[in-house]
Amino acid sequence: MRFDVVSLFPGWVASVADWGITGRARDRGLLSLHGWDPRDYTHDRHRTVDDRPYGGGPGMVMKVDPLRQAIQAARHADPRPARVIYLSPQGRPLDQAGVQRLATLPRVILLAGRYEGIDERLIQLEVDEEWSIGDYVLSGGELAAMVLIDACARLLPGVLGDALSAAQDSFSQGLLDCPHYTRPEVVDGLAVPEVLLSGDHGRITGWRRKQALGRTWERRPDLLAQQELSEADCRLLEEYQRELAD
Ligand SMILES: Nc1nonc1C(=O)N[C@@H]1CC[C@H](O)C1
Repeated sequence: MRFDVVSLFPGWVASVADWGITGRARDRGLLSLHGWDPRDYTHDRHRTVDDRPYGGGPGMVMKVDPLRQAIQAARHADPRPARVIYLSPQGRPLDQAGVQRLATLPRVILLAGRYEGIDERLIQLEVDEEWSIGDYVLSGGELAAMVLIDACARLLPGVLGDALSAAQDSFSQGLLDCPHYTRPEVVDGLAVPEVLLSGDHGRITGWRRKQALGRTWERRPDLLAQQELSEADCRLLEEYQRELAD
């Protein structure tokens, strides 16, 4: 999967592919990352990319033309069609379902804004999708772009292999993940749940599902409300709730 990122700090976003899973994915040719700096598409001495907002108010707004030229340069750098994605608080909240869809695309062009944002006409003319990584305001869209790249990269075939299927089971079904444990068995008197030491994979799977259902019920009832629970799930959740009440 190819990512082109339009940003005033292209090297910063590119660094996401210098480490860990995303670094390994790039080294193995499973993803590529290309930065485009709008300042390279300015023609004045100050390399101006922003200006004061019409209507007054604080801060600056990113101008259409440098961004548009950077996007066009990114489009033409690869013959495949590209979806242009703008990261902003006004976008659709990014979730695993959205990431799963984006990770199927051959390439995306990510637009990372700065200042108060970008001229609305650039969105109308060039942007296909607007996504948000959360209801808070960052100083720039670069971190949001890196979050999206990371979340997509780990879904690419060959990046995580079988570890992905385990890691994705719960959340890809809209539930929070179950708790995880590793050696040693006891930490400050806190023991690993005995079921995980039992070697009984049926019991372990059931326990993990119950924990995922229970934690989602406790922490994100909004997510649970979106799920169609099977009878078995309902029984597991009731068991979790009884155990909690005991
Ligand atoms: N939340 C978010 N999810 O994606 N992007 C953001 C975000 O806060 N962007 C900043 C807003 C003003 C500045 O231009 C960049």
